[in-house]
Amino acid sequence: MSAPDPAARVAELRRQLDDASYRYYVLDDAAIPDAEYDALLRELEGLEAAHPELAGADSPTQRVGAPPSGAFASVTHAIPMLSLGNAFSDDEVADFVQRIEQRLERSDPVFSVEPKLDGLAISLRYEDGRFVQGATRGDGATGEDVTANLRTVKAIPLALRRTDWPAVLEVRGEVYMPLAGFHRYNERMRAEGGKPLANPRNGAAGSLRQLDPRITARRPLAFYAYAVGLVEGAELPPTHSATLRQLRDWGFPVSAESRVATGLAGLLAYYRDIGERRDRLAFDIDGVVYKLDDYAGQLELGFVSRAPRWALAHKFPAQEQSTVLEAIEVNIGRTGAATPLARLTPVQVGGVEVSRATLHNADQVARLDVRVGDTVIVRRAGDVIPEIVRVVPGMRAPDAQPWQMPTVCPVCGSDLVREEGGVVWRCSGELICPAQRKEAIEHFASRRAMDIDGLGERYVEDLVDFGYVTSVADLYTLSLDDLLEMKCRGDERDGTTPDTVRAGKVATRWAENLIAAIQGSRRTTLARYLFGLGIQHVGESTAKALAEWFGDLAVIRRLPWPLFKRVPDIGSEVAHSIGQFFDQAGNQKVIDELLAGGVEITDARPPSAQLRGALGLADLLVDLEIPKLTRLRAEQLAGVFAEASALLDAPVHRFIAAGLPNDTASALETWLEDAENAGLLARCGEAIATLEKLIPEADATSAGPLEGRTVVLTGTLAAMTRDEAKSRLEALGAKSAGSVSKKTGFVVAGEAAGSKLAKAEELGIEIWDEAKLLAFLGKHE
Ligand SMILES: NC(=O)c1ccc[n+]([C@@H]2O[C@H](COP(=O)([O-])OP(=O)(O)OC[C@H]3O[C@@H](n4cnc5c(N)ncnc54)[C@H](O)[C@@H]3O)[C@@H](O)[C@H]2O)c1
Ligand SMILES: [Zn+2]
Repeated sequence: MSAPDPAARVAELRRQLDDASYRYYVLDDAAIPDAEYDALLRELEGLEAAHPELAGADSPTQRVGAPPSGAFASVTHAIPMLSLGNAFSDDEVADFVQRIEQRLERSDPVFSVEPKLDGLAISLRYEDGRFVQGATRGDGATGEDVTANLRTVKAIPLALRRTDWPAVLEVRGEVYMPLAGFHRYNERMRAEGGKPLANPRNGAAGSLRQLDPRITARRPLAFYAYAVGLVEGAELPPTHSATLRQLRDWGFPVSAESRVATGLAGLLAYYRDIGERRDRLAFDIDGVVYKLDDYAGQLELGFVSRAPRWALAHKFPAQEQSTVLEAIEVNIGRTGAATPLARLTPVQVGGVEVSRATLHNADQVARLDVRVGDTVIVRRAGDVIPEIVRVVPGMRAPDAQPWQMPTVCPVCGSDLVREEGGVVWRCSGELICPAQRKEAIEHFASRRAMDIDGLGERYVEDLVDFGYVTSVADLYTLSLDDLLEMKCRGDERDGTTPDTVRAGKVATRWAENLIAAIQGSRRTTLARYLFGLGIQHVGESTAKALAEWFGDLAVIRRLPWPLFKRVPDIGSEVAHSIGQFFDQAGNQKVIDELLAGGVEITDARPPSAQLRGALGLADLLVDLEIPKLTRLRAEQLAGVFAEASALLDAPVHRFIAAGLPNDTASALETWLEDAENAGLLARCGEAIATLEKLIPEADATSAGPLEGRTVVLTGTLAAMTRDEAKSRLEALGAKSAGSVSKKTGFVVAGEAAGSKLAKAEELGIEIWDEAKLLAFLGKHE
């Protein structure tokens, strides 16, 4: 094996670094983490030092940033914008201080010390106190003119305060994105399915280099000043720290964390102090900057190729690192939300070992296209959970598969269901899922549900953690002894063991009260009970509506989801989630246990008579969301087929005979061929038959004032939905139809009624406006 060839390695490093710089500075889309870039750069510096013949002016070690992209006009900096030498260890800082002491022949020099915010360096030019031009650093000599974008950053003054400003003033500083704004922006993007920002530095650089200033204006950018460039027509103070105060007086934000520090000890103390507070700062910092404070000393020290000798960036451990994604797991939260979680080969990030990171949601996994085995960049900043920000390109195994959300909850095995129209997946085992247990019990006991006074969050925690309760049903088997024992264990764990007679009495009173509250909750109303079950999307008013329409838990728990849509205010999403809840055997088992435990619903009654008119086949077919089957077609079918089950084995030509166009008929046939659909339709048919038997017969003596009349509703009503009006009219004996014909008894025309109203007028059919409808309904209440 031949020894590694330094010239080849140097060439390879330069290629890699140039490529990375281009992506980082020009595309604002870094491929590798900064820490890796820094390591490569150090390796190159080492090789160039050992082999001076390999060094060259075009090496990345000699250059600042990258040339402008050409998308903006270029700006030549009157005074170049340089980079900073950097240090990763205390020893390197000691060398820096020592070099300065030797060159200046003085000990314990004074430094201005500042946080190093991670954003984008810019230069702002003011003429006669007005902001005239702003530019990026670019390659240090030439930057990009981003004046229009900078004008949208509120922290940048457009005119200077006071009047003692120089005729020309260049201010240098960093545009950055504060963490709060960054997180808010990303949360919104994730909820809307948009593209989140990889990190705040990327957010700042990408936002500022937008071609449309309106986009920049919408991004939460901030600015702080840390230096001056060209100054004409005035003297600056003799030190950097005094200049910062001057800048603040002129109206520029200057970091409140800036200090003055003396000698090596002062620098390191400052570094430690901010380092400890790094996670709590409102912005990302990647280190601190030490600058010799007096300008005379700065001038004497001068520059090396790309950085001043009088300044140093002392870096903190990097907040982004690359590692391998070993697996994607799914975490179920307290409310049942499923979050994909990355298991990683452990890696140090920001000084902490990280082996897990969030992937937020299934959409995010798809957007990043992260796959098991990929090399990924993980980011940990502040007290936020570490997250995967991107996949490192070009390192994927050829057989890596795209990831998919599992179909069942990894904790309880219930179905995982996607919220309609949302990015969230949930476990539908609300009552049995151990992950959701505490939330379920707290909700069940809450005041507007079963109202168990005294069962607060803390006791729910203890009951579950110590194993006294695994589901809401277990509450009804708790004994006084159980509660006393639990309280003892809780006190012991908290280190408070007041073993006195008085404490014993207090505990006994507490336990007795809680038992009494649990007993008292046994008799409840159906609405409270349904609300207490904690079905996703079922709030108090939906629970009330369900109770009012269906009357009895025994009925509700057996209904297939489409029938829940018969309740006027329940839409598809809610109907689905109620159906999914009752489809889980585990949830049903807990309901059985509650009944066995003596929970009694005091207001059970037959289904509402309003339901009678709402159980037609046409409505059901519409609710089933069968492709191509419009309401009109559904009504045609319902006119021929008496009930749902008759559709099940009907050959397609019978659908055509019923008046369906060929494509609709075959879409229906295809839908019915799916066993799950056929099963659902059959269940719906049976449920309708059962409901019809349960609904009390209308009083035989009064056959309903609208008996024998057909009504067509059209347009929009103000006081109620059309569905609601329809079911109320049907409760009074009317039959409803979807289109106007000679057989129509009367038409209810709301706001913006169209062709149906015209047809009714043409046929001379009786027309009711909303006022007449309301008057009629009022009279027959
Ligand atoms: N990931 C990648 O692919 C990639 C590629 C290129 C560069 N980088 C990263 O970019 C950085 C190198 O860029 P650099 O040459 O600008 O060096 P630098 O960012 O380490 O230091 C110089 C910059 O610090 C900033 N700064 C912040 N606070 C300051 C203060 N108080 N006083 C003075 N300056 C302050 C200024 O923008 C200045 O231009 C490294 O962190 C490197 O990892 C990453
Ligand atoms: Zn679950």
